Amino acid sequence: MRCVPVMRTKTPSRRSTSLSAMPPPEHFMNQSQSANLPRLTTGAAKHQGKPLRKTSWAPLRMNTMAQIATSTLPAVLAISGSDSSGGAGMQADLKTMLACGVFGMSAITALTAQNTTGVRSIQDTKPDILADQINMVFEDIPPVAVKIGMVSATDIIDVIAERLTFHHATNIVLDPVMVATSGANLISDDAIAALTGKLFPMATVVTPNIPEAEVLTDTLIRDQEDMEAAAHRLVERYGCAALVKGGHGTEDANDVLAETDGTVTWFDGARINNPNTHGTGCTLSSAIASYLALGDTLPKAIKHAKKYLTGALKAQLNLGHGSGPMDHFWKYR
Ligand SMILES: Nc1ncnc2c1ncn2[C@@H]1O[C@H](COP(=O)(O)OP(=O)(O)OP(=O)(O)O)[C@@H](O)[C@H]1O
Ligand SMILES: Cc1ncc(CO)c(N)n1
Repeated sequence: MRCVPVMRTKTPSRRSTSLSAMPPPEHFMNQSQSANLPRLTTGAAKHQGKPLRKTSWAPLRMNTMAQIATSTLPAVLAISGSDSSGGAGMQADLKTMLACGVFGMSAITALTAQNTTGVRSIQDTKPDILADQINMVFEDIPPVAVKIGMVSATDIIDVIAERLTFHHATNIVLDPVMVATSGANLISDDAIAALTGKLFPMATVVTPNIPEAEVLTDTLIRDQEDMEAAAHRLVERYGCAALVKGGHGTEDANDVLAETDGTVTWFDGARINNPNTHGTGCTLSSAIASYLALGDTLPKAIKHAKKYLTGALKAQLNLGHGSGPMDHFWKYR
């Protein structure tokens, strides 16, 4: 069985100390409190149990920071809902980003109480708190790419569109989440119009599955020709690239990308015999955002993301009583 996706192009340790028992940060301490702190020791001095220097901590700490604070990572922001069972939504996004080698950050759009068998309840985030999350991220660690997942209400979508425009967000990967793998509806009908009207035109790529692409294009998708036509239609309608995912097919797991310049690329994937597909869409879109942040072109990012997702499915993790989560950390086991 061929499991590696093929691309075809036409054209720490736990803290036991309670917070109240911990000393305050040193810049809030008086001199006698500060004098009781252990002193830094290194190298030979450490062997002899002697302090390195008798100066205060502050210059030492700055010196240490100057020596170690030299590495960096591309940062990626996930704007999505929380999945209490950890396999989809924000939890899948952050796990994927960690595994794909970028620094993941979050703006949570909704709390869902769900597991592998279904969604019990949903509470949308208040729009002003969502705006604050996005602002705090962009003001401090501007992300190179943004992944958008579950956005269930119009006011949430309005705030995301407005804030991402304000902050000049780039590399936006939009997964138009409508229904969870378990069957629960994750977006209101009026929000679909806001999603396509406001967020689609800002996206670098949208990644609907087959049922979502049918709703978005008002067409029936029965075969690969229909998938390709739907991808083209999305590009024409919304001016962004569209990846129509074939995970809901039965024969294979081929996805098709249509780009704004008319290029069509098929990403062929063999169907993996694994019933545990909770969060495949979230994982794929977060991996695409991660690889875009690492400098890939869109087709390359999708190729790498599909390879990552394929590995996560092939790991055959088996958790929960429904369609379970994948092993996001499969590369490192
Ligand atoms: N059984 C499978 N074997 C191989 N690849 C799969 C399988 N199921 C899904 N995929 C792949 O997973 C990716 C996500 O596609 P899918 O259609 O499952 O998304 P989705 O329905 O949006 O996911 P979600 O369950 O998060 O809503 C696609 O690249 C698809 O081809
Ligand atoms: C929060 C959340 N986002 C997306 C999905 C789709 O997999 C889900 N089940 N839950």
